[in-house]
Amino acid sequence: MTEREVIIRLRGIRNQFGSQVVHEDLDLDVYRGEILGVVGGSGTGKSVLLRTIAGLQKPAAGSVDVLGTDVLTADEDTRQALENRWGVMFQDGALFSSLTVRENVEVPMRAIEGLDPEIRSELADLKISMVGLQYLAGDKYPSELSGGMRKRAGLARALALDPDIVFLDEPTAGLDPIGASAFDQLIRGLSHSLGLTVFLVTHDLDTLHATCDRIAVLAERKVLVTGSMKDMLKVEHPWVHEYFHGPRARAAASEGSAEPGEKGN
Ligand SMILES: Nc1ncnc2c1ncn2[C@@H]1O[C@H](COP(=O)(O)OP(=O)(O)OP(=O)(O)O)[C@@H](O)[C@H]1O
Repeated sequence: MTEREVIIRLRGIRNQFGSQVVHEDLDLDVYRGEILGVVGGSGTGKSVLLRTIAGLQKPAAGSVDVLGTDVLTADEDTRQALENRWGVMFQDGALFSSLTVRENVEVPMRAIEGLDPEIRSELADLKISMVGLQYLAGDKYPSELSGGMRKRAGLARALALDPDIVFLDEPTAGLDPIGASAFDQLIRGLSHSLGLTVFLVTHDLDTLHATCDRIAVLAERKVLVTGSMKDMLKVEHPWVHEYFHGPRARAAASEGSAEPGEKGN
């Protein structure tokens, strides 16, 4: 079997706010093309971990390697080039309220020198249709959209520069079950068709079942365990056991297909 490419490699990460140590000696590998779901109790540092990889939070110790570049020691130009190879979607889509959806999606594209504004606008419309929004949605302002549509618009913006990696923070939070399920399918479809690597922070067990190839559990300040859904069911740690064997887990397991989670290791 061919060796899988590690696209994100974290070693010895320590994140600390004052005397509060959030991560200590944290290691994680993310493979190219996979959808990794990151779970953990509230306050275990899932969002801080996402921010650390995306260069928005400087760890007190450790190394962050993304696409073969050391994020923490890279010079400004290298970092900028690297940042163009990933997209981030925050919980509420984090759109600029004074810009239309199309203009929001165009924001990252403005970094491309010499790109004709008309082509930029057409490219934005392409991204908007890729995330399942109607063509006319491009003319709307974020306040005119539903929560689910705002998330899709945020995803379109994250995809603006054809990234290798997308970071999604709680993509289904606040969506009704049908909207959440549609969003799960969208993420899985895009990952497959574009070969995207997806780093996804979630509390949503349905998303883990329907979307993720592999799961990483944050507990005790580090990545306690990684593996498939099947692997998670065997973990004895109290939080992991409660999370994956609780009533909500049982409901999600019977609703969702076990297939995606079984592919991890
Ligand atoms: N900028 C900051 N300054 C101080 N403390 C912070 C900062 N960012 C995060 N923290 C703290 O770090 C801890 C981890 O936060 P984080 O938001 O990553 O948790 P989480 O696992 O994503 O939680 P949740 O599931 O509730 O969203 C929390 O205790 C939080 O208060």
